[in-house]
Amino acid sequence: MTDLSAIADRLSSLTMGRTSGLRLREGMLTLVLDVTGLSNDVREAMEREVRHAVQDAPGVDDVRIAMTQEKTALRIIAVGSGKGGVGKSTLSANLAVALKRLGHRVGLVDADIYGPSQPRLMGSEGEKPEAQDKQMFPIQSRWGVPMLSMGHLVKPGQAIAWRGPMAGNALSQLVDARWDGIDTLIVDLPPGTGDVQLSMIQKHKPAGAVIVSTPQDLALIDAARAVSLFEQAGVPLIGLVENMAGYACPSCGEVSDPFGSGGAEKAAGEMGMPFLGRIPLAMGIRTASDAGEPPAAGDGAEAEAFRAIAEQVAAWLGKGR
Ligand SMILES: Nc1ncnc2c1ncn2[C@@H]1O[C@H](COP(=O)(O)OP(=O)(O)OP(=O)(O)O)[C@@H](O)[C@H]1O
Repeated sequence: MTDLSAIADRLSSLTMGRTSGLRLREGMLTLVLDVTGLSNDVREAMEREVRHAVQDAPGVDDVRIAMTQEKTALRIIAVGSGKGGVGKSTLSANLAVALKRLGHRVGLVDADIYGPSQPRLMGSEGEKPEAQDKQMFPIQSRWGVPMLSMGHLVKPGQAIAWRGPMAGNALSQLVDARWDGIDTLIVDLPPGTGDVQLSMIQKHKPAGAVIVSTPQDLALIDAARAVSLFEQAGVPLIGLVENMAGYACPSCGEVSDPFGSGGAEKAAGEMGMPFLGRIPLAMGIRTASDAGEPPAAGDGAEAEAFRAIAEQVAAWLGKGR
């Protein structure tokens, strides 16, 4: 009779305790190999070694190896806005980069199917993610933040035709990718408060949400709608960010407030959520963003503004959420 316990011991030392469930039935040897945290190359090499070690054992005609992977809990932070153009994508990219600089293991998903802009903002335009067993591998951006965007999957303009379930499935593929080594995922939601947003939130259950608004009264009314969308889905609100707050003069640096100041902070208070800070309307933010160089990766006042917001988000996460 085949000595299964001797084989089990050998496999255990070969894989440093990653094998279990060894069984032999009618010549078929089955076992489970835990590949949690291993890179693709290492897991393939390990599978080959295991197979090699057992295939000639007495009574073994065939070997079946089931690979399992412990799912590390990913905390999703959704970034939403009541309407487009308020800088939600800019904030998402820079929040991810700033959190990374604070030492967090953070990834970025661009769920804005109707106008994906993260490939441009993060300087990864034209790259295509690889996939294995229908699961995608994130693209490694230059800023240490792995990312996936609808913009990496379709030609510009193509995504716009997607509706309902098709859009939802595509978004799920991005969130359910192989985010190995990542514990926090920033998700740049599509603008607005429609069905795609709601089903995305209900399905992927973000740990918290950041709302972005510009200072105008009308934008703040839209922001309130985004807030109620998250409340409806039971997602905790991390806070409100005021973007394009005040105009920073490119020559003298002086900040003026064409839309008044303090409105967003007051609105956050009225909506019962923390105010996370303001990002000025600055030419440098737009030019760096267009060039694929997130300002949060640099030095100076703009990087500082994003870092201050990231610190508050990090503090919120640190409270065990
Ligand atoms: N603080 C800022 N200062 C200057 N320009 C900014 C600032 N924030 C965003 N922008 C610029 O405004 C434009 C819109 O920003 P962004 O794409 O981030 O908005 P959005 O809310 O994600 O829009 P949409 O939802 O329509 O994709 C971009 O050209 C961006 O570079």
